Amino acid sequence: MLTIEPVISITNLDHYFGTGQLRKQVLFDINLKINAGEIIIMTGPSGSGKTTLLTLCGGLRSAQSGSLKVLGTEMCGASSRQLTIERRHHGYIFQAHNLHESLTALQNVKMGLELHSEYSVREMTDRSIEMLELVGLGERANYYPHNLSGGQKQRVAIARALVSQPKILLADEPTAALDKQSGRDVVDLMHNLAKEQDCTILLVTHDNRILDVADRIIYMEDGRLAKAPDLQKVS
Ligand SMILES: Nc1ncnc2c1ncn2[C@@H]1O[C@H](COP(=O)(O)OP(=O)(O)OP(=O)(O)O)[C@@H](O)[C@H]1O
Repeated sequence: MLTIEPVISITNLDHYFGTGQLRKQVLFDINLKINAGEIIIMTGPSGSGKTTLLTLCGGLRSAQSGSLKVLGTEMCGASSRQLTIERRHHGYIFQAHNLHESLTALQNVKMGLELHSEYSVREMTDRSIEMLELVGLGERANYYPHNLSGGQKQRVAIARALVSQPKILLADEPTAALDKQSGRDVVDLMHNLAKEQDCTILLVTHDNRILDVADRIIYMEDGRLAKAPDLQKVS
């Protein structure tokens, strides 16, 4: 029988910041499996370790203890070269859109393909325009970020994150800087595009208004996965 490997598989993961007397444990015995195409929302109090877990899954820092397999690759003890290679399979969206102010929307989206040498310059442009059309900004391809609203900038960031059709999309507070409607639009867009591309989403948020897009909600408290009885869908 064919067994499908989880996209992210975490076993007994601990994490520490600092060294010597300042060493502090921030993640405790995390065990979690995330399957292809799942939309996972991670929520919980400030300082509970959500961003730390997200950045470990994304290869933005190296995992130290336990096992963290992402797309079949063990990230625990991985070299920085390996992490760089792994990061090419991921899209990232942060609270601040992190667009380059000196580049147009189209040029910003193209940056999402720069590490993918399989595309010609022409293909990069065509795919980026297509992606901007999908996020409803085809008409604004040549606008600079300062001429776009907060929601539009975040939509450009989504286009940039998904243009390379990553297997995993990691999002840290993507709606925090947006008003209610723009936040909703951005999350719906991420949800629809990721489902079309069969992309797995791991999203950290404090925004209770967007919890309904999740297939599964993970609640963190004091560096551990915990049950949250007041949330509708608890893993
Ligand atoms: N680079 C770092 N060096 C030392 N300690 C850190 C570092 N990053 C985070 N921490 C600590 O690790 C713990 C978890 O932080 P983390 O940012 O993962 O929590 P969080 O749940 O994402 O919080 P928030 O919701 O406020 O973003 C906190 O106690 C934080 O102070």
